[in-house]
Amino acid sequence: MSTKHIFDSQSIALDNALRSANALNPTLCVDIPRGIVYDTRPPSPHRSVSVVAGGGSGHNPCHENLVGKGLLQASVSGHIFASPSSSQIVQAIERTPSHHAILLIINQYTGDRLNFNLAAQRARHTGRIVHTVTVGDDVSLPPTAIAKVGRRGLTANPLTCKVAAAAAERGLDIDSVRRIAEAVAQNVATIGASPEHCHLPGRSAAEAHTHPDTYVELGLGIHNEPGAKTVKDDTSPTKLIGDMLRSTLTSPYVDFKDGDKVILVVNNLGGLSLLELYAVVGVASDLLSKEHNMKPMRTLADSFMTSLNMPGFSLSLVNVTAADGLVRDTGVSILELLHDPTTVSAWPEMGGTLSDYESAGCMKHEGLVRRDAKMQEHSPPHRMVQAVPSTQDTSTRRQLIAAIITSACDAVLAVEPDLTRWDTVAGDGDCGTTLSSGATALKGALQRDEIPLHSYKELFHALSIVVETSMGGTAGALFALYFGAFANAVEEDVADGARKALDQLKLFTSARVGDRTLMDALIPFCNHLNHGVMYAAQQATKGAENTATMTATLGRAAYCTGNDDSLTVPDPGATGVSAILMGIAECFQN
Ligand SMILES: Nc1ncnc2c1ncn2[C@@H]1O[C@H](COP(=O)(O)OP(=O)(O)O)[C@@H](O)[C@H]1O
Ligand SMILES: O=C[C@H](O)COP(=O)(O)O
Repeated sequence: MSTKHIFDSQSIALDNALRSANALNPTLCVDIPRGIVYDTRPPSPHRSVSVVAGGGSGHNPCHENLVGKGLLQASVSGHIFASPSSSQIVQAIERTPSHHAILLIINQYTGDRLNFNLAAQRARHTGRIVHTVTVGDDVSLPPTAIAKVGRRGLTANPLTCKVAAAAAERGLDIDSVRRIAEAVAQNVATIGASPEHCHLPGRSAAEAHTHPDTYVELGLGIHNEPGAKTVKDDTSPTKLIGDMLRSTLTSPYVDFKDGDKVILVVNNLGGLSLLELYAVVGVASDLLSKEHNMKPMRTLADSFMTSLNMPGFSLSLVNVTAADGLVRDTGVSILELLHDPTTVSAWPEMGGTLSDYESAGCMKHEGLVRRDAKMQEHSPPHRMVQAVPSTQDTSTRRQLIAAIITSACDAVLAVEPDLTRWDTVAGDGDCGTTLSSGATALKGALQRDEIPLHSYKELFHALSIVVETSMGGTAGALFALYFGAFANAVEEDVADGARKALDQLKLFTSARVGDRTLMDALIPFCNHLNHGVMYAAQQATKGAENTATMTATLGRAAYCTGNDDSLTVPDPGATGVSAILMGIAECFQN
């Protein structure tokens, strides 16, 4: 076991973890290739809403182990730490009762937002009613640092799933269920801490970050991005937990007023001993009482949103009074919904009756803090990309296009190790795998003669579909959107098609040159195409190199700006795109 895991291969671990959903609850069906788990029981007759959620794998029980009566109707999982593709999500929606409206609960990460919103649009085209709620609860970074990406989605996601699904199970309509989900999502403040990062199955154990003189990293995400702060060895657990509680109570994101009722959630990030998890609960409860005169209405301690084997925890405070205030007209309370029964074994037994907790005290908290509105990227409507059949075309143009695609794919496969290393420093480590999955799928489709080469429109439609189904993550969604827009725009002038497709892509992402994303390579390429493909590709390469000194404001890297190393490595997405473009240009030269 050179990688120090029981499962050395990510795909074997993922497939078997998915399979567990059915083993633990035989009423669930598992579609392993599509990463979907869904409930096969006939829904209660009074129900009109299904709640569906998902995201990258590696966060169990999110989300495949949260499907079942009283919780999710279906879940959909991508590769480790990478969003599922929009077609996977559409198929998860299709596994819900056809007369149900859908609430899609989206974790606030770029890939998830792009792919889930695209899927919502596609499902609406087929006549389904789909509403979305995006969840972000991290308080570790200031509003200025995350102005464009928004707060990361952490423990608030499964809490929102539980409460929304309970509302659906009670027969509430889609508007009420969505509003209840939003009310919870907006009123959770979370911060994480861990002495070590997590370690991906199949990767060398030496790749896990270690910090010999560090007690913990504070303000960690769930994808191995470094903490917002490093806490040195001389700090005690009481001081650490006290600081974390203060961060949640005084953050600019959630207001906590005197007398507000709260729920405390202590979340195991995946690898913390249960002894230590419960010790955190003890210290946190004591500090809330002594320092803040607070007794939570309810305290939950379990694994809700994990990060593989990360040996740390996160603390969340939910402002129940504020959330209830937003949805009083629905006639239900957040606490009741949290307490409603579920057959999902991964959800902790609530124990006791609701009234056992009603008499618990309220909080008193002196500081009054303001909520800052969070900024989010806008996702406009997108036309659905149609699959096209392959044709037999043996012309010279066909051979040239095939050679260009092969050269572009080989170029990105060659830089994969660098992309993985750089994304590990300034992201979540999956960019190399995501791009190489796309390249391998495209080469395979080409070899099987599944890529139509006789028409640019059909070619780009097919490219969009192959990358969309094989990549996932932020890069997969952006590539699919770009190729899809290319297919719509292109006539005989390919350079003109490239520029028009870029204009369309800009509607889906606010990233421009200077934001440290793949747009730093793509924009100069499109802008210089009138000077020849090689010159344009060289400009893309320069653009990608320039990202090494840029500060990211978008994507996962935006959460890593405190990590000095991230300033010295180029953006992996931009480097991948420049490698692809150079691969294309070299083919033209030859
Ligand atoms: N909002 C954005 N717009 C354009 N490109 C982005 C954006 N966010 C991230 N990226 C690009 O995506 C790359 C990461 O892709 P990927 O690994 O698929 O992301 P993730 O794992 O976060 O989904 C980054 O290196 C960056 O170039
Ligand atoms: O687990 C990871 C997230 O759910 C997916 O987000 P991402 O595609 O933006 O990395």
